[in-house]
Amino acid sequence: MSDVSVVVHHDAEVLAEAAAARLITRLVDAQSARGHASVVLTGGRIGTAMLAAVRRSPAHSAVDWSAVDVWWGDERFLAPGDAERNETQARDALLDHVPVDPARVHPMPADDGDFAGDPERAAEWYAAELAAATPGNADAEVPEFDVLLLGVGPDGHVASLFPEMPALYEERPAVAVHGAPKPPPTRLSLTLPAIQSAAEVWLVVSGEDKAPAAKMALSGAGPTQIPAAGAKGRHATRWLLDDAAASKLPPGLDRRATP
Ligand SMILES: O=C1O[C@H](COP(=O)(O)O)[C@@H](O)[C@H](O)[C@H]1O
Repeated sequence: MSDVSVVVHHDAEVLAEAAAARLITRLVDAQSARGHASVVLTGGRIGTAMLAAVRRSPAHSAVDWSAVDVWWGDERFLAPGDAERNETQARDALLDHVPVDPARVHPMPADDGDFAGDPERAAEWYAAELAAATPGNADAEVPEFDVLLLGVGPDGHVASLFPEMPALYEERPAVAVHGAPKPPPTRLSLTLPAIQSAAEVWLVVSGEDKAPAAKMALSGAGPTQIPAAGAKGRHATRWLLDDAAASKLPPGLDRRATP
């Protein structure tokens, strides 16, 4: 599969700023090559801090936001506008402050309207949205994501794929998740095949509580035990960590970007 690289920054703030700069560059490069770009967003503290850092960076105006397709890797299945929804947090941090084309922003459904109480139906709808965004490739189930962002939980979860849960064995691109160990229990998530279809997967990880999971994912654990171990892009897999999250990595893997 892809190259796996590890970059360590000295704290969460620097990590968020550096990952934001990297994302801006990736989007600009994709647009230079093809006129448009696509990104899959993550929820979580560092993922949201990274989006806020994109917003603060003057360089974000180098991106043509009207030509960025925005997707989500997972969502907490809650009412529209709930402060705990990944969509709400991404809109507050960045999307409400840049000129995105609303037609190119693809949030996962909320627990509302036709989908109220029916996360399975919501996941099927999202899978259909993904398939509809693959013009010219009738066989593809998901569009060609340029970069897919993931946070990592202390248990090694990515998106809403938690250790040992049935969603880890799914072939469909998007599924409902019930009984998640982290609240809320009902969620929607891309699956590993969808994640692995991205050109680049970036795992953005901060905090000492994530150190054991980062170590295991980078030391040969399997994705059933540590879902992050299965999060790999077609061309590149980048682990972007702070010192605390990198503190248990085996020697030789902890490539520090800053002293
Ligand atoms: O609930 C979630 O948690 C993970 C990790 O979040 P963090 O705050 O521990 O960084 C996140 O990646 C996922 O998108 C989110 O739904």
